[in-house]
Amino acid sequence: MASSKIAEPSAASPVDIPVIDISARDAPNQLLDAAAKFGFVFVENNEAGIDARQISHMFDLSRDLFQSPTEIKEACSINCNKSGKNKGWLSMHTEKLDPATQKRGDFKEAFNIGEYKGDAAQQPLPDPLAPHEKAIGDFVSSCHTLCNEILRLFAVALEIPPDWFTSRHDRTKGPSGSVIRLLYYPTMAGMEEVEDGIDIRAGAHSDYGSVTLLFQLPGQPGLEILTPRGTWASVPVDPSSTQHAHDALANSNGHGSRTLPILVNIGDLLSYWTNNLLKSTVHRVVFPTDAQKGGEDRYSMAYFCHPLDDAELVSVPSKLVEEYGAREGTAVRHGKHTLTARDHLNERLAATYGTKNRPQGIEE
Ligand SMILES: O=C(O)CCC(=O)C(=O)O
Ligand SMILES: [Fe+2]
Repeated sequence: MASSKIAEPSAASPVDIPVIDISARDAPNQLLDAAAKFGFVFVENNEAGIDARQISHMFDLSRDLFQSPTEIKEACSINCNKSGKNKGWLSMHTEKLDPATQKRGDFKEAFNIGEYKGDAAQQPLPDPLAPHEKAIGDFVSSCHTLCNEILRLFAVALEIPPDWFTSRHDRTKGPSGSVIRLLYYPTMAGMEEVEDGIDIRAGAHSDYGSVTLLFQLPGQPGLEILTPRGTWASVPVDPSSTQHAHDALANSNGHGSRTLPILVNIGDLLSYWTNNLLKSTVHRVVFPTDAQKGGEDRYSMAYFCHPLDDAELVSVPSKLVEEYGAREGTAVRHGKHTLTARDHLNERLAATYGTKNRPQGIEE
């Protein structure tokens, strides 16, 4: 991953990320173009997407969870043995997404829910979530189905068998590191002093898996991407508004009930699989200027879709990928030992949680 300087509070100008209807005939090429140029794309949330009521319900659960007393969340901490690896609650500053640059950990709380078996989570869920275990599982399934459709369209665009990626993301065939993550970035009102230009809500990073779905709420901006020129550009919550987030708030009831498009980004594995033709773009979450004076909480949710643990990380058999790798010098050179998705995820998690130096290898 390209590390980067922690930046000043956001004065970044918005980036024009394309909005695509994945049920359109030309969707494969449009997706490929956006992924190759930005690494990010908005997907219209129409009948090919995810029920807006499911999304809204998940945000309600997230709010209930993060507003619960600490003891309730602590009982399902990521550090407790019952939760299992990379699952459970992360308290403020637990994660440091850009360890090379950050002094303090991210100014956020998170709750990671890993794969289900049937309708059952494989980890303890705290009180606000436990009665909704099945609904959460259904939401995860909807997310996974959408990711698989996006992966199928990428395969079509890359002229490989349409199931090349999806067969490696088939949840009936084995476990994977896929996770739904609820995120909460509290307002700065009443919080300890934030050091301007040093502290950050989520440090610069690229995602580890194949694709990520990101759900945001109107009026709660903060996401930025690193452009090829090395500058930061803000990602709107609602791409239909020319001025981002605050306009979006005016157009909605502020409760996420308008069906916003879903933000999709490419993770390191899909980038690696495609010789970097698909970009795993570095991004971060900053304090909006007004959050530093109090501002708003930000809630978001990310579904990190990962290949099956045993999937081997070899380049996809696509002429387009091969030619791109040869032209750009990005072709993956394989050593004696082919990495699996499991090896890669374990290395990345060890780096993020500070138990190991950043791994060499699959970095941009
Ligand atoms: O909260 C967000 O908008 C982004 C979160 C993110 O990038 C991540 O958790 O990987
Ligand atoms: Fe991310």
